[in-house]
Amino acid sequence: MSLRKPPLPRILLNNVSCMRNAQTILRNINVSVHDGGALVLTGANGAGKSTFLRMLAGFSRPSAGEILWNGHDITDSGVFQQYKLQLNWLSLKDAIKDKITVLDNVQWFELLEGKSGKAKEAIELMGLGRLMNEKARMLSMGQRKRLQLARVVAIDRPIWLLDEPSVALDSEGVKLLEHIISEHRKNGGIVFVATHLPIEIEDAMILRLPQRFPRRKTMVDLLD
Ligand SMILES: Nc1ncnc2c1ncn2[C@@H]1O[C@H](COP(=O)(O)OP(=O)(O)OP(=O)(O)O)[C@@H](O)[C@H]1O
Repeated sequence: MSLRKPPLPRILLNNVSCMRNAQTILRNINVSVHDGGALVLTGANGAGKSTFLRMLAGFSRPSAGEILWNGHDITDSGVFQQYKLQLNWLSLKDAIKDKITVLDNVQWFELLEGKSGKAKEAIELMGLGRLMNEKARMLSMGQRKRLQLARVVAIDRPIWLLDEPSVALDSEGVKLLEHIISEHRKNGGIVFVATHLPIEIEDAMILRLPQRFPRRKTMVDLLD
């Protein structure tokens, strides 16, 4: 009888801590994510959700522990060159160019990626078809978020790092977000989501980051 080794997790955080300005923001995080997996990060303001995603994106290094992709440390420069091509990053800074159209905003990202052909479909999917040829400055906050998500869909990299993706979306927008996450995972993609707002992601792991400082009494406590 041969015993098969279990597959390596695609991403493994091994006892990872992160310090910023001499303060420990994240402490001893252990997480493994396989293809098709999802991790939802929750926690109070300042708990370290964005820091977690920034570390995964390689913008900051763990102060202890290691982040492995296919078993290789992402801070090795050779590995990072390959790893960063797997990432699709969505943050509150939307990097939308106001002076060009919605379509051009997505096609511009496709061009940077050396890809083409998915922009229109992605824009339609996110419910912005009617606004395809409008200048991006015409968009509302929620529509801008939909445009960001259309870029994520069009670029279609395997690992999505989504920081507060549902902020400003209406209920239909949240449903679309849940839909694209689900489809991405069905194709083996991985999704990390940092969020305050409820979002339905089937079988997602949930990591609630602890509050970093004891909370002072607020007006709300005083009213209780
Ligand atoms: N550039 C920085 N330099 C130093 N400290 C930082 C920096 N950015 C964030 N921090 C600190 O790191 C801690 C975690 O911040 P982070 O943005 O990761 O929290 P968060 O959980 O995403 O918060 P929020 O829910 O408000 O978005 C905070 O105490 C913050 O002050």
